Amino acid sequence: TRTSRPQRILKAVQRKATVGDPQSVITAIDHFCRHREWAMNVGDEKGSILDSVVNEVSPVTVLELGTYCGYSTVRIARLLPPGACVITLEFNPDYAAIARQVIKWSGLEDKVQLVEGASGDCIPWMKEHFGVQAFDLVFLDHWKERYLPDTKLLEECGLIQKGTVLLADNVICPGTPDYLEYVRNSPRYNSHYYRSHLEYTKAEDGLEKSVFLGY
Ligand SMILES: O=C(NCCCCc1cc2cnccc2s1)c1cc(-c2ccc(F)cc2)cc(O)c1O
Ligand SMILES: [Mg+2]
Repeated sequence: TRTSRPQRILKAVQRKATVGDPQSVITAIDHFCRHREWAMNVGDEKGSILDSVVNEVSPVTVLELGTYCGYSTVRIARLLPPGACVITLEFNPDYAAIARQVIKWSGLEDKVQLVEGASGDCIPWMKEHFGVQAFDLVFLDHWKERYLPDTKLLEECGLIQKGTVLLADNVICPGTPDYLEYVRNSPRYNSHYYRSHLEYTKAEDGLEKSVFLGY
C-alpha cells in the first residue's frame, strides 16, 4: 500500500536533513509541507512564536500533548539546556514510531520522553511514573476538544503550579472555543493571544499563552 504522510515526512528528513542537526530537520519538514504536502505541524511561523515562549520560560520540564511527527518536539528540545526534558504524548502508534525516528535523526533523544497513550489516561500517572513535580511549560496540540478537560485534569493532579505556562496551538483553526473562554475569563490565568496563521497557509490561526497565577 501507499506510504503514509508521516512516512513521507520522515523520508524527506532522511534525504534533506543532517543527522544531529535539529535546525536542518525543522527546515526539511517545513520545506516538504510547504512545497509538497500540507501536514499539521505547528510550522515555521507559529514555530517561531513557540521558540520565543520556550526561551522566555527556560523550562526544566515540558509537557507536549500531541507529538505527530515530532516537529514541535524537536523545536522545543533543541532550545532546552542539559538536564531539561520534554515529555510528549502521542495517541497514534504509527505517528509515534515516525516521531521517534525524527527525534533520533535530530540527535535530541536524550531530552525527549515519548509516551504513547491518551492524555486522559496518562496525565494522572505523570507524577508517579516520571517523578514530575509540576510542568514549567505545557504545549497543547492534541485533540482540540481535550484542551479544556485536560487543563482541568492537570490542575487537579497538581501538575500545574504558580507560574506554569500553557501554550495552546490552533485556538482559531480548528479552534478551541471552550478552552479560550476558560483561560481568558478565569481569575487564575493571565492570557495572551499571539495572532498568526494556520501552518503553511494564509488562514488565520494563533497561539494562546496562559500563565497560571496560583490558587
Ligand atoms: O487535529 C489536530 N491536531 C491533533 C491531532 C490529534 C491526535 C492526538 C490525540 C491525542 C490524545 N491524547 C494524547 C495525545 C494525542 S495526539 C490539528 C489539526 C489541524 C487542522 C486540520 C485540518 C484543517 F483543515 C485545518 C487545521 C491543524 C493543527 O495544527 C492540528 O494540531
Ligand atoms: Mg496544531
